[in-house]
Amino acid sequence: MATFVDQVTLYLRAGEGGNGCVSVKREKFKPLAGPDGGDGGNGGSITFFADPQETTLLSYHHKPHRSSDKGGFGMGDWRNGYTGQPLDLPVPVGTVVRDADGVELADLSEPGMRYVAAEGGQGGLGNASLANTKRKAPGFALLGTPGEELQVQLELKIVADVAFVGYPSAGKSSLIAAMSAAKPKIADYPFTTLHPNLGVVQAAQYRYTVADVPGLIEGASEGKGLGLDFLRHVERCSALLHVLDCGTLDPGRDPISDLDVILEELRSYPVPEGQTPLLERPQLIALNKIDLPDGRELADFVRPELEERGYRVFEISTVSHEGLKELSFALGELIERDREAKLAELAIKPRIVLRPRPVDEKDFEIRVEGGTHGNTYRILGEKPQRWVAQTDFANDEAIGYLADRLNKIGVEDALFKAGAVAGSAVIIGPGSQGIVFDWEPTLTSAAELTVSPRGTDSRLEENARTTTRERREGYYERMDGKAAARAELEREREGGVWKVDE
Ligand SMILES: Nc1nc2c(ncn2[C@@H]2O[C@H](COP(=O)(O)OP(=O)(O)OP(=O)(O)O)[C@@H](O)[C@H]2O)c(=O)[nH]1
Ligand SMILES: [Mg+2]
Repeated sequence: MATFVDQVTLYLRAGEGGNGCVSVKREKFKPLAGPDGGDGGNGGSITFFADPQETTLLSYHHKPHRSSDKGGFGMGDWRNGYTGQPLDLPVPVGTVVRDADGVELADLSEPGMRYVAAEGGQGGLGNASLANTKRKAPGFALLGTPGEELQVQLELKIVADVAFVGYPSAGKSSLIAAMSAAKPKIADYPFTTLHPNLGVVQAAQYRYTVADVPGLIEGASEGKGLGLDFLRHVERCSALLHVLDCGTLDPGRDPISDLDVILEELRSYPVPEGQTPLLERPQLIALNKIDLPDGRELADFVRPELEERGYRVFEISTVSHEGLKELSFALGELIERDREAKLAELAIKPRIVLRPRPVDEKDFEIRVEGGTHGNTYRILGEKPQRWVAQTDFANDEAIGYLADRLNKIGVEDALFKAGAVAGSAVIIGPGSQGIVFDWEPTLTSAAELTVSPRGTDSRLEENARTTTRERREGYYERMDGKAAARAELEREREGGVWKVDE
């Protein structure tokens, strides 16, 4: 029996990026012909996409750990690493993706919608890419960053291909039980069903899901009874089956007027924008309870009128199972055609891609945290954290490069403003994952900038000062040297050292 799984927790692990390569080109008469280390490839991302051909989350229930490929390492001779194969996970239309805390990340309500759930790691740049006019032969490369690793919950809001609608006690739950392996509660009193039951129907090559929507009554679309709740379940179904009761003894009712009441309710129900109004979806009619003598008679009686209105009509009995086969094939065909149409539409329509996070406006933030040995300064931000992950800490040049990058986005200035002094502990990254540094401000930092009066740039001044001073000092040194030499020469002459024999 197929179990209907509507909620599952998944563990995703996107592939890490490949490391960049450090390599130096060697030629016969040019042993050091420049850096040629290639870049590492990016890791593959993990993406969910709403696929009309999927009906359940069953496969994820069986296999909850999913990972995508990592990127390849860069190699010498400018060879870049391969890009990791992305992993596209098909989910039924109507799947909601939540994070581990239950916060909704995406609602894949339309066929073809995509959501990148776990981004692959970035490949590290090789030393060829890191070279520039100032840094002609970098002796380091960047490491690939790890891919995102996270836990998500998938939840499939009740989505059935076909919704069974009709009056209470028309036999909708009985029909589900007869067509599928589902075992809904069936009873002789109205509103037995309070939550839709789902069943998976397998009829030859067709496989689709059906739901028995709790009985509808007049005024349901205005919220009468449990009306709106019920109709919400119909919202995502692609076809409707009207189950009409031919065995009711209620004098005020007959299949045609029952149908009219239900149609009116469906017409008044406001579907969310972008969705097909309920009545524009394909509809079939099942005249139920024909095992009862009066039932068959009534069914034969109303059938022509319904057919005249353009409906395909099936006379069925959930008790004797008469007519169920034809009905299940007809529904299967209908659903199949609907899926094909949706797929074709997908091919033309640009696919909607949902991106997880908005771009960070600020590169980083600094949090001052107290500590036993003075404050520590924690730097949080996508960029600095990624840069740290890319750094090979065994390589001094790589560390220097990290410092340059941090400096460029103003980390030093910000640290200085936050009160950090030389030797302060600086942590980049959250919690215990953070990497701890001793801060050593470089000379070009704002440390000098902020202490000098507005409008001046102490770096320029200092440069100028050093050069003039240097020049002057050099001059004096030279002059003094000359004077001293002259004085000495004089003394020597006086002492008769330089007396020349004539
Ligand atoms: N004789 C006969 N009785 C049927 C048939 N189908 C359903 N019934 C009976 O009708 C009653 C109501 O059936 P349900 O399947 O619970 O009806 P429902 O449409 O799900 O009703 P709600 O859940 O209240 O909306 C039960 O007593 C069933 O045994 C049928 O084909 N023949
Ligand atoms: Mg029911």
